[in-house]
Amino acid sequence: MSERRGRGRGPRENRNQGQDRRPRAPRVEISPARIAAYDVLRDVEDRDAYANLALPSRIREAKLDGRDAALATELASGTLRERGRYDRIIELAANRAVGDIDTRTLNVLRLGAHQLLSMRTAAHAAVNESVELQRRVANQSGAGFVNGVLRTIGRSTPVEWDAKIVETASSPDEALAARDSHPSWVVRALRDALRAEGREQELEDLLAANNEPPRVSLVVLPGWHSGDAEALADGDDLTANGPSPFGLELAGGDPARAIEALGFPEGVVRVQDQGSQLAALALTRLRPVKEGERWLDLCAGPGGKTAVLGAELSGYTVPVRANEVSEHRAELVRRSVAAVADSVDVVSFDGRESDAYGEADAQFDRILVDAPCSGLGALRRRPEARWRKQPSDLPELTALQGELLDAAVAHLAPGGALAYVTCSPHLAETRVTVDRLLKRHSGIRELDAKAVLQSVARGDLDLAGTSLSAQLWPHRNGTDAMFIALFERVS
Ligand SMILES: C[S@@+](CC[C@H](N)C(=O)[O-])C[C@H]1O[C@@H](n2cnc3c(N)ncnc32)[C@H](O)[C@@H]1O
Repeated sequence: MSERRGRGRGPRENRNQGQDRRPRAPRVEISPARIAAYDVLRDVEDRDAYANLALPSRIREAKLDGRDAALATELASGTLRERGRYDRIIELAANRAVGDIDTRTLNVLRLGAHQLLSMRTAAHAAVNESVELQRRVANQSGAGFVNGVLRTIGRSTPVEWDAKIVETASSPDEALAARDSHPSWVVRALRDALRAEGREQELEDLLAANNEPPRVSLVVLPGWHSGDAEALADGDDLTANGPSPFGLELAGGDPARAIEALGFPEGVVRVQDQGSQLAALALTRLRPVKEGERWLDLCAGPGGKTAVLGAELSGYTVPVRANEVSEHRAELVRRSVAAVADSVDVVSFDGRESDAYGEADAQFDRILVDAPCSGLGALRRRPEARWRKQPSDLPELTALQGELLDAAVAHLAPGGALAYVTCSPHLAETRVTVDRLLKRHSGIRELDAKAVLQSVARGDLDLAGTSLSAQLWPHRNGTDAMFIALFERVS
């Protein structure tokens, strides 16, 4: 069944329409949730929209209630996340490269494939609604093609399709990339990072974890709650799962409602990945705070970690300077800390320039460089992100990371500590950047970030490899793949 054949039939059917007296099949209703999900796929493709912003806006526009909103979310996010796998299955079923399929039709097919392979949608409903969607958003002539491809997909089970993907792949990496829906270069980068820790065998678990939307993690800011946040868990919706002592995990439902129910002042409990919580705590807790210290958060926007730094300093007169190059994101930092930390001064400069530090010779006792990075550690959170990133993004990012670190080191006080954090496990952004930094600056030494993290974490943290830096992983630690390295100025 091919689109070309469908196209060939289309005009003839149209010409005959006036004379055809046979009763027409009743039009299939397309659920508003499916239309909203399709619109999100288009927003992401045509306008480079972020799915997490496009989704709520399309849901509002279509006035979807809770159940339909959840359906639209599952359809759009699941389809975007598994796009690579569905594209390969569509190619096998259509016997045609996806690049040769009209993009609107391709999105209709992707949505249909998701319903057939990953949701419990009845096959006839998935096929019929997809055919109708094709007529509505693309063209009548492709309806037969959509019908044929989706019927072919529905005739084999997901396991059988995965076996076909593997059989027809040109290499084991291509097979993994298509089956687990990641670009091949990302598969290679993740394998390299795991291999560096002696854990290459975890690759498939990692890819699978990247395809699971994470549970929502909350932080109860330190200073507002004594001891482990575990005491606040109800063991039901809210559990003390995860490695951060200030972290709680939400089983489901509306985070805003769960936050309100805890009854803290606004801003004290907020959504934050527990890897991010640990990264901030690694800097604040590597040694006791001394009055008179000065702290700097060099790349602070939107301010999640700044809030943890500020909250850790309640009761001290230690100022935190929070810098963020984008004025808009600096404003988000101001809002993030407004209610919870009065010691934070937010400024907006390029972290490579002396203005970011206040004065050319300003020195800080603790500096957080939570650097701009490829974000390959948060793929489970942003379903479309993996398809947007390119290996060619890396040289510019790694150069910027090195320059920000150089500037930060120049403002590190004697004995001062610096944390380098990325939400990426890519070696070019992690160990390679760290090793080059150490070569350029003989006056700093690397500290044992693994030991610091173990000392602050709730429970035992599984951290692998022999390096002093720590790499967290979604499949192993239940966090984003945050990388944390710690340094101290020795001369
Ligand atoms: C990974 S994010 C920081 C996340 C933040 N620490 C948090 O926990 O919410 C990196 C930030 O660095 C900012 N950035 C990029 N280039 C910068 C530069 N040259 N100087 C300072 N900040 C920069 C980006 O705008 C972005 O907000």
